[in-house]
Amino acid sequence: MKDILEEIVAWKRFEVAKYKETISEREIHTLAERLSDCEVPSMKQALDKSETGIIAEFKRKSPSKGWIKQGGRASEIPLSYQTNGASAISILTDEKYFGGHDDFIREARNSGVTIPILYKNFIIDEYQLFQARISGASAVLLIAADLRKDTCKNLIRTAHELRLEVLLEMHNEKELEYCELEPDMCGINNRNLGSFVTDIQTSFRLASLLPYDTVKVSESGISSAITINQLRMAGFQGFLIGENFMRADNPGAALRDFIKQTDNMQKQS
Ligand SMILES: O=C(O)c1ccccc1NCC(=O)[C@H](O)[C@H](O)COP(=O)(O)O
Repeated sequence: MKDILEEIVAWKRFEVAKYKETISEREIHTLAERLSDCEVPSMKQALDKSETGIIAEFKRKSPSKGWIKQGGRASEIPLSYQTNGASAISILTDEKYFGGHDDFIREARNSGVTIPILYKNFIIDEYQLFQARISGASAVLLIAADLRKDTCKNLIRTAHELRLEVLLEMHNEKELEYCELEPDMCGINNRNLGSFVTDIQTSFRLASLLPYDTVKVSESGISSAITINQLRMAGFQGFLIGENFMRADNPGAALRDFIKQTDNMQKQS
């Protein structure tokens, strides 16, 4: 039986082919060229110098949980994340499985979001990098589990040509060999995308095996201030959190309270 990642990747191949019928590759290249002077803030730098390191995610739906916040607005929640102390924002743009859209990045930018935005999707074709660029993202997620190494290398090169940074997501020891492709940031996903099981120990186990000088991001299943402080001690500078904030009535306020708790905990230790 296919796992969810295989299913999503198969869908992406179909979806990208459809997009290319609407906006051709040549047209999307031209659109991106027009933006070549348009600066976007660096996510790597933001995490490197930030005190909180929190990448707050705009995630309305997921394969493991179904709808989390169906009516959540991209013109409101990302800005409230910025106001309440996020270092960067992740926006899920996949429509079918996560209820997202590329326009959510545009809506967030139009609402006043100036901090880095991560284009969160399942990228398997360079066309999607152009989609990310023209939507206003600073960085893209690439997932080692769904890319051959040579494909991943080419995608990183094209992303850099488009002045997009790359957060490369890995989940086990074997995938760490992708670190030699020198992404801008290395992510450890605590969620097994095949089984949906989330285990923070994945980050602790793999932390010391990541390159010393890379910006390290722990992803998924984070819901407590204690965990953030422990991950920080293990060498992580970024913490990607979605469901924990999106489930709250007011995601921005939930982020603010969470940051207060991590600050208090740090003062006590
Ligand atoms: O969240 C899922 O169910 C999921 C299933 C299959 C592939 C990816 C999935 N999530 C993408 C993510 O990486 C998370 O949205 C992100 O790390 C935040 O996780 P969380 O804080 O647990 O919402």
